[in-house]
Amino acid sequence: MANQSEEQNQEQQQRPIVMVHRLPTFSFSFANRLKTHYHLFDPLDSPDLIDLHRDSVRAIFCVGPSPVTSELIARYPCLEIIVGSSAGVDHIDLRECRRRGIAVTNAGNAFSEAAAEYAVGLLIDALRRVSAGDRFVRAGLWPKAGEYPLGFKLGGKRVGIVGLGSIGSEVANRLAAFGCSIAYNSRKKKPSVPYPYYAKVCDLAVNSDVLVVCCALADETHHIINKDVMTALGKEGVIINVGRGKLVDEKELVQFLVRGEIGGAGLDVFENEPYVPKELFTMDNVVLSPHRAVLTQESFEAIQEVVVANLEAFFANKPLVSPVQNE
Ligand SMILES: O=CC(=O)O
Repeated sequence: MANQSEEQNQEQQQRPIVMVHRLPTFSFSFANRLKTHYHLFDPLDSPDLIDLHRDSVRAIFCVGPSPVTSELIARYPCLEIIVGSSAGVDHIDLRECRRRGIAVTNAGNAFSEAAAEYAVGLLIDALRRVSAGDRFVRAGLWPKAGEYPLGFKLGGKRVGIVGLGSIGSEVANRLAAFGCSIAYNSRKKKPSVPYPYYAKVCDLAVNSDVLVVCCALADETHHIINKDVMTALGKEGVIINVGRGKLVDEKELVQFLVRGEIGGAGLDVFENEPYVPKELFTMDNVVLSPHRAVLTQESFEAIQEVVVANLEAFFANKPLVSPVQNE
């Protein structure tokens, strides 16, 4: 017996250590799967072990949007990779990773379809007032108030996509099938894309009825949807955000909605999550969602495969599956 547990101990020692930077909802079955290959170590469970493992940690698995700050990175002098499990990596100090030559991976395409269909769902809801109609029926107002106000049709709308990456492209495919015309803004024009390109978001907004925001959050995209863009979009315009809260100047958006200077919004993300400006709670032209766009049973399974594949590739010295370009 003693021998067996010694063997087990040795075997455990030989597994590469992977530091888990976690959320409370981290899946146990996935953790167990990872534990068969790696010595998973969560500093929240055992902070006293941080010093012991300091010089042997080469990989961090970052669950969800837990911040990976330069202070956290500095704890591990031998760190070579941060394996992320989200599409956006704005919670990771990319500048520090660049400085130290630490690779970063993200969710790759694991979440793209889920996020895109959610964006379409928010748009249909904002235009046709599905959630608002639901509230109307549940509140028992139908027999009393009779007619419910008209919404707007999706087909034929001019949709401007801000950020035509893998999520934006999936949004474009879906909305084109609904009969919308598509145009886009992104850092660079994409030669293989048939849709009109606008280098300036304001120009895209002038020529759109709807803006769907799905770009990555970075210094250059912070408040990319600002007062000027909202003015350019106009009174009937609708803003859908499945990217990050800070892509939109939320204070301005609230003011535009309060003054009726914009038509509506569908928001899965907010500047100060989980807090949402209370002015939005009573607006039937606004759909609110608790940052769930990317999460489905299927996408949750897909992300596990991406994480495993990136860890395996790293420890086998093979090319990573979903590296983040960090230049
Ligand atoms: O918002 C979710 C993600 O970035 O994966």
